[in-house]
Amino acid sequence: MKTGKNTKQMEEQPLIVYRNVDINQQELGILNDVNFELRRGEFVYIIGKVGSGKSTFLKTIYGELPACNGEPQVLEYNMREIRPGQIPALRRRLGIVFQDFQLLTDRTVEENLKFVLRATGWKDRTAIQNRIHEVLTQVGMENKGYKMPNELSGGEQQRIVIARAILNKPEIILADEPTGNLDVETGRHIVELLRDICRQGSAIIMTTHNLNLLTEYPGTVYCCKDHRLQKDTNL
Ligand SMILES: Nc1ncnc2c1ncn2[C@@H]1O[C@H](COP(=O)(O)OP(=O)(O)OP(=O)(O)O)[C@@H](O)[C@H]1O
Repeated sequence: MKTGKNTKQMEEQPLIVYRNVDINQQELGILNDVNFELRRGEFVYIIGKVGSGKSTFLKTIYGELPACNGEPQVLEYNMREIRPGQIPALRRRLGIVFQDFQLLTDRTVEENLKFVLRATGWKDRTAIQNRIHEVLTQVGMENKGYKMPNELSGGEQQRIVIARAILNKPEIILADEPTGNLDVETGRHIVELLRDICRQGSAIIMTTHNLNLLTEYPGTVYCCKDHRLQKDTNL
């Protein structure tokens, strides 16, 4: 019985906890005294003006940028003490949907996905094929595996980027403006896809400038403003 209780406690443990964390870019303070929590199954929006620190905040979560002071905890990693050698293991548990992580343009969709699986330790060819088929089906792109990225529309490419992010069933997905370059309707479909993925067990943090999404698809909202990351309870 004790084991059951411990498992439950672990499940209830937040995936990310930041307490009084400061975040700088090249020694310039971007966000001060950040307090943030992400729980299992949660869908979190980060909003705020251009240059207010949304992407910078996400970068500290996947170890691209150091977090200073306070207690930045991501899964079981303290992000102030994490060693460079531990970052690949952390990133294998995150799905990253960022402008900086585009598809490789010299290979097909399927080869893009295979590349990530191989790089993260998958060896069995049938298991690789099956997983690729599963994620492509999940994002509604099961017939596009043979295409080169430049043969896809912006919305289709974004679906493949999401398929790539979910290959290893990450506990957390970080999506930096995933609807940024898309028309309103395609953007909605991308958010619906992320919400499906959220319901299946990954917590999601997504930055956006599209405030209509917050009412159409409610979630927890944090706002970057005046060097603070504030939980927005008015929405
Ligand atoms: N690599 C960098 N080196 C130095 N400063 C940077 C770097 N990247 C971002 N900054 C600065 O950090 C601040 C926050 O930028 P960030 O990209 O996090 O904003 P954002 O809220 O994501 O903006 P946007 O809505 O345009 O994506 C800005 O003032 C920006 O100039």
